Amino acid sequence: MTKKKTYPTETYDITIESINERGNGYARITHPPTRGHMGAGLQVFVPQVAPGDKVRVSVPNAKGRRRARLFDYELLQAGPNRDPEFEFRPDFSGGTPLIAMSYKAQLDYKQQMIEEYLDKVSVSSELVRPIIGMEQPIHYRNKMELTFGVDGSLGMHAQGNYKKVVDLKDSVLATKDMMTAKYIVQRWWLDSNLSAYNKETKEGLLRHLILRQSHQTKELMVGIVANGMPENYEALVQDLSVRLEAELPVLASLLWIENTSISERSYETTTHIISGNDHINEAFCDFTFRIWHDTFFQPNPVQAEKMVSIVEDLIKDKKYNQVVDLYCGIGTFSLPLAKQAEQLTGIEIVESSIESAKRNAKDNGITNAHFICSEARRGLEALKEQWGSPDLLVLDPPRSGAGGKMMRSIGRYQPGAIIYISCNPKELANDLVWLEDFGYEVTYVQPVDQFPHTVHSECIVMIEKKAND
Ligand SMILES: C[S@@+](CC[C@H](N)C(=O)[O-])C[C@H]1O[C@@H](n2cnc3c(N)ncnc32)[C@H](O)[C@@H]1O
Repeated sequence: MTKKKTYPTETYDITIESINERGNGYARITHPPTRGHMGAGLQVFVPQVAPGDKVRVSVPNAKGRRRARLFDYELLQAGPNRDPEFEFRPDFSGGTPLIAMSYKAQLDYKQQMIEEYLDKVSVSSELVRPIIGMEQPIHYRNKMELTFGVDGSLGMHAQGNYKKVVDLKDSVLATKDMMTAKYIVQRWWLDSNLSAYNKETKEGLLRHLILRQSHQTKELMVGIVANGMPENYEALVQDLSVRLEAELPVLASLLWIENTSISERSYETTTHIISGNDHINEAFCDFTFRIWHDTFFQPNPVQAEKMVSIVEDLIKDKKYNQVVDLYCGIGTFSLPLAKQAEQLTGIEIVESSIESAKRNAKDNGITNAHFICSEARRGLEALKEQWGSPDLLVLDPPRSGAGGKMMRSIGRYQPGAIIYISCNPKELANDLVWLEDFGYEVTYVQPVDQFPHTVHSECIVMIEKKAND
């Protein structure tokens, strides 16, 4: 019999100094330990805390280390940045790392992080306007993607552990209808004895549950992503459909999405409509949008409308001949931008998003917008052949940023002005560096909190030609 290893544990009382990029509280132990030999200099990272919280941490085997592994912790005294309503949750999924902080403290944390990243690339904090938060920062997400866990859980991966799925019991992010759908699907799954897909063995059936809900029309999409089709498919999905329809009159699209590839993010899926449409309809700004299960749509429509109106304000008194919307998705920014343009070209890599953008333009009577399905840099290079420098280039890249090659290509293209919409201030800063050599400077930064309770934030950045260039 192997004996379980036990480590000596030291206990320290600490005060959380700050929150790191992953949303964990940071403290450095500055006083002697309660039982012995460690002490000053040891760094600890603690989840679900706010700056100023006093916490007792247990740290195993920390001798000789600079960074402690956290064994256990308890809150001794709440600090001024803690949300007084929040209670510690042992089933924490990691989807909302800032949840213990008051909303004001979350906004301050994001503002400071954005200013620090931009300061590193010489963008003065004086150009950064105060972050725009939400009045009601809960149940704001219009899309949730949950994982079927092999132990019957249906939820998100545990923080730092991609093998473990934490059952989603109560969500501050999902809408109430999404949570109702989650419970119905979970009950149906367990009643039907269907297996969950195991990423390691590549066996098992059910992979993900996609939930999407329109903010304005309330239409709900439920999509089961599976590694194939079960033998008794018809009876199973009929049962699921009856259960969902009995409780959710807003159900507008019920889908079975086959993904038999190894990749979780495969574009080669086959969609079977169980009931309703293959898309839901959203009313957004003055437009209507069709949203399919795999199309990117801004996840927080309340804040996304504010972002569109910020962009509209930046361009409102101008008339542009040619506008490029890079990484255009389904045209969320393209449609309002087209109102100020003679011609607009949207470029996007996902074919279904481009089809959707074309259809959205048509549905909304917009005739001067054209959409190209292409990798962004290739699409831009092809456009250069047709157009001279455009008056305005808007880019809204994924979280990984646009990258140096893309930014240099934009710089060489010499658009009259650039609006960069970013969901990652670190990558934004890395990307902005490249434009300086091409004669551009940042003139305005507006942060928007698109993702309350998470570490993410959005920025709209105006970049113009330097006056002497
Ligand atoms: C942050 S989203 C923005 C979408 C759109 N602007 C909107 O507001 O809905 C980024 C988009 O870039 C697309 N994308 C990702 N990598 C790309 C690439 N290399 N080339 C072109 N588009 C890409 C994604 O499919 C996604 O639609």
